[in-house]
Amino acid sequence: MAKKSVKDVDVKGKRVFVRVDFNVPMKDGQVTDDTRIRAALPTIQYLIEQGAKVILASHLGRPKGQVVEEMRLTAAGNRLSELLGKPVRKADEAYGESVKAEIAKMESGDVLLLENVRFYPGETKNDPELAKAFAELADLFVNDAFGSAHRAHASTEGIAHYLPAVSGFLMEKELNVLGGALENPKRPFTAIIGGAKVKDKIGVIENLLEKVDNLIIGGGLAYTFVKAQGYEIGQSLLEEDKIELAKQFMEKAKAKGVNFYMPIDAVVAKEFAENAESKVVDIKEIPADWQALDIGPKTEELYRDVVQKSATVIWNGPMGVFEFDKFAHGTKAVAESLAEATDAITIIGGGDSAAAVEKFHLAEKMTHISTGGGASLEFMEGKVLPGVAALNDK
Ligand SMILES: Nc1ncnc2c1ncn2[C@@H]1O[C@H](COP(=O)(O)OP(=O)(O)O)[C@@H](O)[C@H]1O
Ligand SMILES: O=C(OP(=O)(O)O)[C@H](O)COP(=O)(O)O
Repeated sequence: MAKKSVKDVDVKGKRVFVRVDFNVPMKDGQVTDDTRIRAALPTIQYLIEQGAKVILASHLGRPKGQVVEEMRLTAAGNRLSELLGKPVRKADEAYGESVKAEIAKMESGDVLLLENVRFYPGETKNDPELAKAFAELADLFVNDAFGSAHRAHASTEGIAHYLPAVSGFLMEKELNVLGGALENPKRPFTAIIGGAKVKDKIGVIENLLEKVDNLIIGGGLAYTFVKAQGYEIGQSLLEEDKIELAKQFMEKAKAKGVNFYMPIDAVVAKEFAENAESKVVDIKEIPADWQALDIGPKTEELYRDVVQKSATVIWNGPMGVFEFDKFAHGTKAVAESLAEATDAITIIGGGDSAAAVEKFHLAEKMTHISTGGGASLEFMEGKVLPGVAALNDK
């Protein structure tokens, strides 16, 4: 059922607890990628304009319930202040008397960023006492942390039981775009699944086989499928215990009339290394002591062809070891084919595929790049995200 959004409630003069996902990459105390902070701006700016008192909460990293100095949210707050062009106060705690005192001083339109909610053991345990302590700070809960929506934690799920709870604009957009594609796709609908392991993508493949017209696989996980077809894969990634499952997936695709595509050639390497000796081979001819680290040029062409004929494309997981330039070509080619498909809806699940699209400077060519890796994966598996389920229905 559709969830209420921040537009469905009155926020003027209210104290609003906004859960954002400012779990951003950091280096030497600085934010190195502010994508997630920028993605939260529409909700924050709206609340400021509407005259709310904006209380922001996030986690950063996995501090395991204690204070870790490098995981304070100070740098994220500074970056947010720059982006908003106004001061952002930063609290040293995430609840309690000192925070209440800070909030009491707030005027309409002020912004306060709480300290890392994972500095408290109750956060990841979804402790009701902590959830109540968060709820005591505010009149309304807004969840805009799509990237953390698969976590049932005190600041994502628990708090929603003690306050009116609605989604923010980022959360709403992520659910609309991903949900729209999965439930009511423009067809042909194509999913491209890559990455390292079959194990991590079982749920996604299972769910997508019910929905797509074309399923394309690449990356390390593809070679278990190649092996399942009876070909030798040399030293390529193999999950022996998933060969049967791979066979079942291929049979299911056939039975459902889903076109199933896997690599027809590969770039193989002598070793797993940045500058390893490499060559292109037919998929049936991977030499015994070599390993496939990328899809080959014929596969790139095949996949581009499928993408060109698609009206909706969802992509999760790289096609090869894209961290090594030598084996990034297949991932780049897939990113480019999506970028060229200007009439199609193109959606990038977060994680490595999002990183790859950024790396190749193709981000603005995509319809949507999810800010959640794990969250978009679970959503694509058809799972209910606890941070969403807890929000008020429309
Ligand atoms: N052919 C391959 N052999 C080994 N590793 C691969 C191969 N193709 C991709 N990978 C690796 O898979 C990793 C990404 O996998 P995964 O975490 O499952 O993807 P995502 O984060 O997109 O869900 C990358 O680090 C990449 O180097
Ligand atoms: O960065 C996140 O996950 P993601 O890398 O899967 O997108 C989220 O902030 C969730 O963090 P968590 O996996 O520590 O709960």
